[in-house]
Amino acid sequence: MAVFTPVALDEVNAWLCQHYNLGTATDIKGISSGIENSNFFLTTNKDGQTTEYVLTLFERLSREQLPYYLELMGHLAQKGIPVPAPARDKTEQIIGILNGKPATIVSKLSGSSRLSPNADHCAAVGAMLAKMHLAGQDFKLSQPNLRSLNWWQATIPLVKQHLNAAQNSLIDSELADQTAFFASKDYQALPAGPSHCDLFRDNVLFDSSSGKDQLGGFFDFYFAGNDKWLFDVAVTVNDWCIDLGTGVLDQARYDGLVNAYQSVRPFEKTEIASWNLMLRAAALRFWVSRLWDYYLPREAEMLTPHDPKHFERILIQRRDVISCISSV
Ligand SMILES: Nc1ncnc2c1ncn2[C@@H]1O[C@H](COP(=O)(O)OP(=O)(O)O)[C@@H](O)[C@H]1O
Ligand SMILES: N[C@@H](CCOP(=O)(O)O)C(=O)O
Repeated sequence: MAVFTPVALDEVNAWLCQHYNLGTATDIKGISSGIENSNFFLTTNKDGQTTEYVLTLFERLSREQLPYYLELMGHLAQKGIPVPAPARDKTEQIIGILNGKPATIVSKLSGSSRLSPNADHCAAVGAMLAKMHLAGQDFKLSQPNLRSLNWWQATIPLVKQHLNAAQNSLIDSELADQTAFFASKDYQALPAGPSHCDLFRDNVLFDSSSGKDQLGGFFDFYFAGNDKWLFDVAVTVNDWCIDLGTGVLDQARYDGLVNAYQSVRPFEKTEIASWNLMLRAAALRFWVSRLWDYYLPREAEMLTPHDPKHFERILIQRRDVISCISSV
């Protein structure tokens, strides 16, 4: 992780007591995975009942940007999509300030990540992603994906000095192709709405307490934004359906995810035509952010930057091998 801003039990207790009706904090533990925010498992006791929450202190996002993510989680949770529901304080606010940082408390989902998923896990994720897209259609707030084309255009010049000649040529060429893609009529026509934009294996939980692996929920909505739904699918496929060593797509997991998604929301013709460029866009997005995190790191108590090379490999794969999706 990342615990960028430490929080002690007495600090959180004073804060809870002043602002929330959640009882007393009995335990707080820093979470060592995650690279964006400071996260803690928080245990409370209210009238003898113990409840577990996740406390997040936001390190990069401003207080103004947060209502979109938190209200979206609340909206989706209300519609039956398994995502963390934000707790409201005594004055119905979902954001407070703790140790100088914007902070929120959300419900803790059950289960654990499946870091070596099979086709059934991918199918469960694909179907729920499509349901989530449909459930988000009537969400009233709107905020763009802040890590889209404008951000790539602003960030690539900051990391280029660290790249070799071949990498520089690849990143320039892909940025030019993506700039043209974003300006195209096909791109403009793609269906869009609230999207998670970071639905990696480590942002989904599965619960096996019933004896069978069941989707526990999606979390970490802090890269969410209104974007093309196809971008969300491409981000998800580029992580869930690949061989992590090579970046090559695994056909069974790929079919599992894409077919299950389409069983809920079939792709439109423009989406089918845009698929390969969107897989490349999704690879570029994470290559750039990983380069940025790697070469311009922040202070943290525990921080392991993700390997940028991984998404460079995936981008090269998607440029070399054209992947198709068909209509159902
Ligand atoms: N609502 C939640 N329910 C259960 N576990 C959670 C929840 N939110 C976060 N976590 C745990 O915290 C870890 C870090 O959270 P994450 O949102 O990925 O951090 P970051 O935003 O810093 O990348 C996750 O891997 C997961 O184990
Ligand atoms: N999923 C991204 C990094 C974002 O970190 P997360 O822990 O908030 O998902 C990547 O793998 O580069």
